[in-house]
Amino acid sequence: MSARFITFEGIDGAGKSTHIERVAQHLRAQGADLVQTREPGGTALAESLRGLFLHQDMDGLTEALLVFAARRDHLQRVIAPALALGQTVLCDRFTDASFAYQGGGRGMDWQVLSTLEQWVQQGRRPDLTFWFDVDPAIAAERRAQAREADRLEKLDLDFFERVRAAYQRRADEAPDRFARIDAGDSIEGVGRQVVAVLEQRGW
Ligand SMILES: Nc1ncnc2c1ncn2[C@@H]1O[C@H](COP(=O)(O)OP(=O)(O)OP(=O)(O)O)[C@@H](O)[C@H]1O
Ligand SMILES: Cc1cn([C@H]2C[C@H](O)[C@@H](COP(=O)(O)O)O2)c(=O)[nH]c1=O
Repeated sequence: MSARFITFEGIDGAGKSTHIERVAQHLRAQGADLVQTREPGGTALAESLRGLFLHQDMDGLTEALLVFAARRDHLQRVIAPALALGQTVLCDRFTDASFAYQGGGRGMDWQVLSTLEQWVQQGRRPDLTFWFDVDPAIAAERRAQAREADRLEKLDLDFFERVRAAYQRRADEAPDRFARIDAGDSIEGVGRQVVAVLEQRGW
């Protein structure tokens, strides 16, 4: 099976982590050799930056610079080498999250983010992005039942509405790459939607 780069996006509590495992099961059954990773994170350096990012107060530009620094290290040490070996990379969040959270949520300039994307990624983009789209109020209820909130998860519904709108903008800009999943559906229903997207591509 050829190398593929698949990312999982959506607001906090949308159900990404729950369904990455479903995708992994499906692709393993097709013979894929998988690498599962996440952003910010995925290397020792990027995981250190993740700790700072999630727990220290900072402005939107500082957030963007930190996540893109973490991404550069992650791409060079993990993602690019895995794809070069023919592995399939499943990544929990990637650059669409920077456009959604720092662009939509924090109001950072879209063009500045596009420039960082070009510098850091040198043309590397996911082959497929699952966007788990859900009403922010439903996601907030799920998070409240599941765990303690981190710095970003404490932000209000308006913030998550802006993040959601920015994901929609990214999806409109790259319709062939994005697969929108109705993540307000039951866990079983979301699982069926995800597998249908893979099957449509013959994966
Ligand atoms: N479709 C669903 N219906 C009901 N509950 C769900 C659904 N999907 C996930 N959940 C539950 O919601 C909670 C959050 O799910 P999950 O951790 O997968 O979200 P996430 O998108 O990965 O969040 P984050 O990005 O913040 O880590 C979990 O308790 C999970 O069991
Ligand atoms: C990659 C990336 C992430 N974020 C935010 C989104 C989430 O609130 C956290 C990561 O937590 P998760 O439980 O692993 O989903 O970080 C961001 O603001 N910008 C980014 O580029």
